[in-house]
Amino acid sequence: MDFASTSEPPFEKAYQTLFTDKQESIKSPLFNQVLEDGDVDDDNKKCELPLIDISRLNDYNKEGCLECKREIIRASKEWGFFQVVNHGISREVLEKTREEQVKLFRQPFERKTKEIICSRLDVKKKMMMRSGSITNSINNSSEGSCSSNNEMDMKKPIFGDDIYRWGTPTATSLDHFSWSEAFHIPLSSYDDDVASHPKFEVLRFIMEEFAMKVSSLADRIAEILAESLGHGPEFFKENCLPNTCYLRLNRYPPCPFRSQVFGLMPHTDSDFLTVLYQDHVGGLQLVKNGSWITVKPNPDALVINIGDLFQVWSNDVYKSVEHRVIANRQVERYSVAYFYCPSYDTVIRSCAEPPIYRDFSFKEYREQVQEDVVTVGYKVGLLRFLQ
Ligand SMILES: O=C(O)CCC(=O)C(=O)O
Ligand SMILES: [Fe+2]
Repeated sequence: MDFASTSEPPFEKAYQTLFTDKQESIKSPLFNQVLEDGDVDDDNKKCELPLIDISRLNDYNKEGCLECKREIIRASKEWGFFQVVNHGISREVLEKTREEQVKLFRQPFERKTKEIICSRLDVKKKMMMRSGSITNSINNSSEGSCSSNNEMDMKKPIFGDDIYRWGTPTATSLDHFSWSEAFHIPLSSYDDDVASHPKFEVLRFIMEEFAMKVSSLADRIAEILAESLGHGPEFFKENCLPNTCYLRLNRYPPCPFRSQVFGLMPHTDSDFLTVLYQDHVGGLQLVKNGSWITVKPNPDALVINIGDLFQVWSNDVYKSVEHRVIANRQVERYSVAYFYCPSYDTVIRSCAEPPIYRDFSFKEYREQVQEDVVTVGYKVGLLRFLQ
């Protein structure tokens, strides 16, 4: 079967007017550089993000652990982005995650748009893991049962059911369009019937495992950054639970228009922290000292970046840095992003005085972002929440 013809989203056909319309578009402040093929493809121009060996966090050698924390804090302040190696997520889990992700995207396009083939993961197991009531592998299904009176079980999903997304339905011009497809997977499970497609059992299982491991990594990073601001881990432990976070599986198909269109348009992440597992293809760029730089992929590393909510919580000590993905002409690219988020009703408040931003709930933030994308044409983000 020629999977390309059935799995590629029909971007050009569906967004015909964008591709033929030459009218001047509303440019977001982030759209500040022409896409130069040479720069993106030239290995010498790719930059190595700070690379941090976080196995030292478990060192008995206290100095090694302190040095590691200092590196995380420095990279977060100077770059807003860094890579971690020896993160405790095995190569096997990472490879299996990628394998299942590829299988999912290779479903015929019609199936991806019409069927909910993958949905909320099983939070019960993860809640129990976190509370210490499960110590063995999640493989052991008898340990997955948990009282249905658990308050978390009663919560409704916060991101709705639009799990599969492709292109950018709100785009009014090419510079607000993303040549990619994605599955958004909330890490909550309130209703067993939506997550029951037998064909994707392995996918669900491996994503649960991946999410669980990445979740404790994100907890640890948040704890270190909170500590650097004189705070304990309580805020994150109480509000960023596994079932309030979500995964986004991204696929960037080869793009014949790569000098006109992004794989993923410039944006900041609307969360506390993001953990990214990217493949070897490359294309991720971020803003450093006012210019876009291309990140050199490292197959052993996970990329971590600060999101908008951490910027607010830290009162601008840590910044949420703009990033984007440049599409590739020849090859497809895959990535998985884990978004470390609080519950919808959590109030985000700067932890220092005087606060730069007014208090707001995560729900209010999400809604404002969505409203701006529709009415203004792009995400305005934190500028809306300045005091
Ligand atoms: O695919 C990537 O490298 C970046 C993905 C990303 O920025 C996102 O999903 O928010
Ligand atoms: Fe992002």
